[in-house]
Parts: sequence; structure tokens; C-alpha cells
Amino acid sequence: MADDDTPGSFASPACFLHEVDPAYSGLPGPLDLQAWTDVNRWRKAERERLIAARLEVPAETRAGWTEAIAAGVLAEIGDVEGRIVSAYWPFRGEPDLRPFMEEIARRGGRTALPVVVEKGRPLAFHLWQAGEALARGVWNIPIPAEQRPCMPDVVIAPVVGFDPTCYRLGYGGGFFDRTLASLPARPRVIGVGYSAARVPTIYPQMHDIPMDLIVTEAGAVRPQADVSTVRALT
Ligand SMILES: Nc1nc2c(c(=O)[nH]1)N(C=O)[C@@H](CNc1ccc(C(=O)N[C@@H](CCC(=O)O)C(=O)O)cc1)CN2
Ligand SMILES: Nc1ncnc2c1ncn2[C@@H]1O[C@H](COP(=O)(O)OP(=O)(O)OP(=O)(O)O)[C@@H](O)[C@H]1O
Repeated sequence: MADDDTPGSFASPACFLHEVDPAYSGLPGPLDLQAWTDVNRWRKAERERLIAARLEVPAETRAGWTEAIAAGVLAEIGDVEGRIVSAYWPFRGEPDLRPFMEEIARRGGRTALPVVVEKGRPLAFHLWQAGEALARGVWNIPIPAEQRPCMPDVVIAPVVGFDPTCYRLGYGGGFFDRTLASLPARPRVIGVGYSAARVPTIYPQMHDIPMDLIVTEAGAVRPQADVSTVRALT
């Protein structure tokens, strides 16, 4: 076959993905890839900074903030009779909401803990209340010993960082984003953290799902209306 007979491209390429807008395919394109690498690097450094900063705050100070956070969340969720609220087993200086879980049970609600089933997979939620047995899960995170899967009405997600549009920075496993994307019905999702965890933006990506609100010791943060929306309304 002569050289000039060689087609420049195939009439029917095996894969059209290179012609599709990267945003449509859900995959990062070449330009996005660089941006995503930069965002990941920034997120990693920011996580370390924010976790170190909160661990430097004396435990008693954090405990005081936590009481305010628990009261704020209780006020937000209102009547919990017959509802399931998922919280978490605290680590790395997160607000300790275990007393809050007891309060939910006193008010007639049920409580649950998130369970890492496997890295890269959505979380499961299992019923658990104070006094019940725990087992060691992935990364040694305590999980309910007895498996009682449930679908929470309210999910409390601890934040490492958050921004004014209620996007959450976590520990980098992508667990809450994956979980919220996979649930058949979206629960109410409340981020909790200290106000010092606020950053101007977490550089939200396609996979990031914002919280419905974030409760800190200084009050609740709701997603601010986009500036263009405000302009359109005025
Ligand atoms: N208290 C609490 N429980 C929780 C969460 C949480 O944020 N807080 N989670 C919310 O999602 C899930 C656990 N998420 C986690 C995500 C990453 C790591 C972690 O240690 N990551 C390693 C890196 C691991 C890797 O790269 O493979 C690290 O940070 O060093 C731990 C927990 C479920 N339980
Ligand atoms: N719905 C999803 N499907 C596939 N991958 C996802 C999804 N959500 C997140 N990820 C991936 O998970 C990784 C970590 O995401 P991200 O930086 O948002 O974690 P995080 O929210 O801080 O972590 P966590 O929720 O575990 O505390 C990213 O590589 C991201 O692409």
C-alpha cells in the first residue's frame, strides 16, 4: 500500500470519546487533568493544615464548641421521633457528637454510624446506639458489631474544611460524595465543624456534592445564592 493511501484518520474510529466534550463524558480532559492535579495537591495540603490547626485548639475549647454545634444541629433537625440520624465515631479532633446521639435516642429517634465497606465504594449505614458493641472497621474506625443496615433520614458529615457554598472537604476518600450520589433517596445532609474550618472555596469538582447546610459553633451556614442569581432577581 502506497504511503499516500494511508488514511489520516479512520472513517469509523473504534472510540469516539476523544470527540466528546470531556464534561459530558464525565472524564477529565487534558486541560482539566492539570487543574484536577492542582486541586488535589491543594486539597491535600489544606487538609493537613486544617487538621493540625484544630488539634492545636485545647480539648476543652473544642468541647465547648461541640456543645454549641450539637445544640445547633438539634434545633435544625427538629422532631426526630421515628427518624434515623447518622452521625459518626469521632477522630482527629472532630466534634464528639456521641452525647448528641444519646439525645436523639432520648427524643425517640434512632441513630446510625457510617461504615466503610471498601475503599472506592459508597458508605453503608448501620443502626447503632450508645452501649451497643463495636467492632474495628477499615482504618480501625469503630463500626457497629451487629450489622443492621439502614437508610438515614439525616446524615451528619464531619468536615475538615467547608466553603460558603456548603461544599465539604473531607479526608480525601470521596466517601460521602460517592454515597450521596448512589442513594435512591437523598437524606438531609448536615456538615458539622468548627468555624475555623471555613475556607473561601474548596474548588468544587464535578463529583463534589454540597451539604444542605453546615453547622458550626458560630451558627449555621447555608449555601449563598450565586451572585448572578441575585442580580437576576433585582
Ligand atoms: N469520624 C469519621 N468517620 C468516618 C468518616 C469521617 O469523615 N469521620 N468518613 C467520611 O468519609 C468515612 C471514613 N473516611 C475516611 C477517609 C480517609 C481516611 C484516611 O485515613 N485516609 C488516608 C489516606 C488513605 C489512602 O490514600 O488510601 C489518610 O488520610 O492518610 C480515613 C477515613 C466513614 N467514617
Ligand atoms: N461519585 C463518585 N464517583 C467516583 N469517584 C468519586 C466520586 N466522588 C468522589 N470520587 C473520587 O474520590 C476522590 C476523593 O474525593 P474528595 O477529594 O472530594 O474527597 P473528600 O470529600 O475530601 O473525602 P471523604 O468524603 O472521604 O471525607 C477523588 O479522586 C474523586 O474523584
